[in-house]
Amino acid sequence: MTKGNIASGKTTCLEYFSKTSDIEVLTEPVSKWRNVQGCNPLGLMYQDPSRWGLTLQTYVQLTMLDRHVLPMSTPVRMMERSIYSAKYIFAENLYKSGKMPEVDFAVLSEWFEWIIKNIAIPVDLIVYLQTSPQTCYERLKQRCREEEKVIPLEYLESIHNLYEDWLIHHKSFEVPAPVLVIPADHDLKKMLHQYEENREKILMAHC
Ligand SMILES: Nc1ncnc2c1ncn2[C@@H]1O[C@H](COP(=O)(O)OP(=O)(O)O)[C@@H](O)[C@H]1O
Ligand SMILES: O=c1ccn([C@H]2C[C@H](O)[C@@H](COP(=O)(O)O)O2)c(=O)[nH]1
Repeated sequence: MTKGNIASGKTTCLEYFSKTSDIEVLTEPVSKWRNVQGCNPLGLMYQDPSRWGLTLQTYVQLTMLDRHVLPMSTPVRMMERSIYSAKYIFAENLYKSGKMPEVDFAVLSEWFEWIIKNIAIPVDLIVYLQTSPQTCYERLKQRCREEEKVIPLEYLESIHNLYEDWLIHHKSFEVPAPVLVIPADHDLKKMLHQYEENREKILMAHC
């Protein structure tokens, strides 16, 4: 699983590895989060998180689970984020910042606990693209996704801190697999070089 803050470079990383044969790449289903039967839960959440946070996170949880249980068609699968980051990072952030009501968080949490107890979600390795929030803020502005124009730097700082507490400091939730940290503030050329350096570790993680 590839993890990291918003606009840290996850999709770019996965696109790079998708050129290798025998690797299946599953990017986040963001297009679904922007359009479910003509509605845009991602946009609604950014406009009014207290009202729409549960709606988005329920749908993220469903679409992530759908990806996790897809039968493997190649020896290696790389997946962008997971059901774990949806809960431990994004739902947690909404709740902790007072933007998700307690009852919404309780319902979402029970759903999540039921899923991880009853459905196998095997993970071999977590590739964490570690960036500064400032880098993500610049890349976010450059990408210019309409719904994300309202995101302030402070939001990226909160998401960053939750990732660090979880994957680096082991202060919050159980980590479901070993973590490979790749410093990701660098330019694209250096990033591609680092991906090559880590290729074996990533591709052999399932052995
Ligand atoms: N190493 C890099 N240096 C500069 N810009 C980058 C780098 N990696 C990705 N980008 C750009 O930053 C934006 C966000 O990258 P993306 O891969 O979509 O991030 P994520 O999938 O983590 O949200 C895109 O416009 C992408 O082209
Ligand atoms: O559980 C989640 C997962 C993602 N999001 C948001 C964050 C971003 O605005 C988009 C997609 O993330 P990228 O890092 O650009 O891939 O979806 C969320 O709110 N909740």
